[in-house]
Amino acid sequence: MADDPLDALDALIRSRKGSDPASSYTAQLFADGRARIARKVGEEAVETVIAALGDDAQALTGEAADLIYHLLVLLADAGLSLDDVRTELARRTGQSGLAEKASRS
Ligand SMILES: N=c1c2ncn([C@@H]3O[C@H](COP(=O)(O)OP(=O)(O)OP(=O)(O)O)[C@@H](O)[C@H]3O)c2ncn1[C@@H]1O[C@H](COP(=O)(O)O)[C@@H](O)[C@H]1O
Repeated sequence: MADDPLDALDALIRSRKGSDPASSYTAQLFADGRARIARKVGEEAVETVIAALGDDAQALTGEAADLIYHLLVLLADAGLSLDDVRTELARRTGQSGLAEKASRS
């Protein structure tokens, strides 16, 4: 699905592994390691929540984009891609969230 901008971003992020941190923010994150990337995901998640409680759709969109970008970097650092998440979401298709929750207890 190379036409999808999200897939293109995911592929670009994964291609940054091992790149020069001086020329790429993504490469910098990979060089800093999993804990730093995970912290960034947490920060961006909090910023997304704060934006959601406000009344600025553009701010929320921007924070959501930051969150998704950092989440893709975290997945890539763990050797995973957007396709892995897509597969998991597809597996869940047709099962209501309530049924899934009940199946866990
Ligand atoms: N989509 C993004 C993207 N979203 C957010 N960010 C960066 O994430 C950071 C957000 O962090 P903060 O708002 O917390 O700001 P900050 O204080 O500067 O961040 P830190 O110093 O804490 O890391 C900013 O530096 C943004 O530039 C992104 N950096 C890169 N991309 C895309 O990733 C691709 C590869 O980028 P490079 O690896 O830099 O070439 C490109 O297509 C970019 O468009």
